[in-house]
Amino acid sequence: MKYVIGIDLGTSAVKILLVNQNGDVVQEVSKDYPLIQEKSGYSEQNPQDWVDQTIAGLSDLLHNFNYEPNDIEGISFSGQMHGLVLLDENNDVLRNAILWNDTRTTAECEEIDNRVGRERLLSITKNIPLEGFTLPKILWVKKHEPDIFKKAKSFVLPKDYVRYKLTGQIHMDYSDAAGTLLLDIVKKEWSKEICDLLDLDIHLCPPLVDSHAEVGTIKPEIARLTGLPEQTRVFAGGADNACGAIGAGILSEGKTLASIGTSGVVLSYEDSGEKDFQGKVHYFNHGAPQAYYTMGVTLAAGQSLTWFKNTFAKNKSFDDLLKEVESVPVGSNGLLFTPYIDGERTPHVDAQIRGSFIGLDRSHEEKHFVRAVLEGITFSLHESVEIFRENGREINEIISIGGGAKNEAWLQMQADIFNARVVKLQSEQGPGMGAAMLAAYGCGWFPTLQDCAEKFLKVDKVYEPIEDRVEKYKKLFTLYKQVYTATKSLNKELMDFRD
Ligand SMILES: Nc1ncnc2c1ncn2[C@@H]1O[C@H](COP(=O)(O)OP(=O)(O)O)[C@@H](O)[C@H]1O
Ligand SMILES: O=C(CO)[C@@H](O)[C@H](O)COP(=O)(O)O
Repeated sequence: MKYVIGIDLGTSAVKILLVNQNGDVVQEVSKDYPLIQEKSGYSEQNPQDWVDQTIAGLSDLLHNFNYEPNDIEGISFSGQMHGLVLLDENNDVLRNAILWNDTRTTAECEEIDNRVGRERLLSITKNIPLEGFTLPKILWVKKHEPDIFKKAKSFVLPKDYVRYKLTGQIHMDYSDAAGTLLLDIVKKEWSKEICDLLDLDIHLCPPLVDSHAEVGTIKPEIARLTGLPEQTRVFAGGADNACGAIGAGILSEGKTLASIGTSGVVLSYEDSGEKDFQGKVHYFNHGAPQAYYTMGVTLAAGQSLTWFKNTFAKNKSFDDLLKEVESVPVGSNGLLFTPYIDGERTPHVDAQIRGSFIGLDRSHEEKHFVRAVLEGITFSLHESVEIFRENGREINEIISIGGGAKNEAWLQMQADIFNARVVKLQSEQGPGMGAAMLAAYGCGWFPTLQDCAEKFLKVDKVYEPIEDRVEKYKKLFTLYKQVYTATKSLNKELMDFRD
């Protein structure tokens, strides 16, 4: 039997899947690392933590692998998107990575709008400037840390840096490059026009490759540390949402996924890059050749639950914290939560908004808060589902992936709030599975990714919407949507009191 490895460099942890030729996940390792959030709106990570934990995870995996390591034919990557890793002339990291959920760059987004022009930017990149994207982060470092910026010779995204440390080769794939706001997504080339208008040297941008492109093998010192054979073939990989789409079988028109990781995503396949969504949803290159996807993003989905757990129930596991959710009725006994703890992206592009619990009552216990948090996160994702439906997309079925898909009650809640059939696959690790599938396809195991999906992806359980819950959630959703407008100006004024 032959194997491939999919490495998903998430925001909370690196998750490594060992997958055999039947698509069975034979081993799974997860190693976490901290977020560095020194100020409200700031979010960074130390790239060395990603590398150390990936090496530690691979080493654990190989240690428990009872067969011939040479049977592991290929490796590929999935990674949290947009994070800026600035490198000097020796490819050493110049500062902590500034992540996708860091919203310090509102002024830089305005600068991009002013200097490039919203219409021109949309026609080249298909996206509007958002604080989370890479380009505003580059401009922020240029303005606020000029001494560091002077030393910068290139930039990469998180999984590109880890792949560089494993192979010694620097590349970026189209699906991740699309999230920088510097890529012409239809021509699949860096935009010299955008670089020139913003006084950026285009040579900062790394060489571009397809997600399934073979980009090297494992360096001898990494082979020694992990136990991987030096000849293991390495394939570029893709953005975590592009890989999640592959790993959930979102490989043809009409297919939709919901992902609840640190962020939350509702994503839909597009067969062309020429449609016009006016930036209401993100529009990026897929990890599958010649394909695209659109998506709406909730900045703090799983992150809101993690925040709640760390703040109020530190010693409980997620399973313990969520075990009473089913005993609380729809609507959490009149408690509404909005998950804006890091600001928001879809449908409200707003770095200043913050979360709320509305309707606090003395009867509320921990379990009501927990259900309200899950409902609020799911309502936020439903705002993206609604945008897709308003734009004519029929959504009757949604594949659910990410850490949130580990919980049955939350999966049923998704079906009831989205008013769609929700499908759980055997592995909820969509991005890691997508990365493994890119390696399997790259190794030539299958003629297309679609063929690979047919063999690898297996349905575990289907959740049908329950009618009376659907009706209750429709009413609650109209209330949920009012909270943003009602709390917007309050949150703006509260900015002065935040660290
Ligand atoms: N047992 C569980 N039940 C429900 N949600 C969970 C569970 N375990 C983790 N989560 C949620 O999943 C999130 C992590 O999901 P994951 O897909 O691994 O994220 P990332 O790729 O961003 O690192 C956490 O923020 C947490 O809220
Ligand atoms: O910013 C985005 C997408 O635009 C996020 O979806 C990141 O890609 C992080 O993903 P997770 O760690 O939550 O999977």
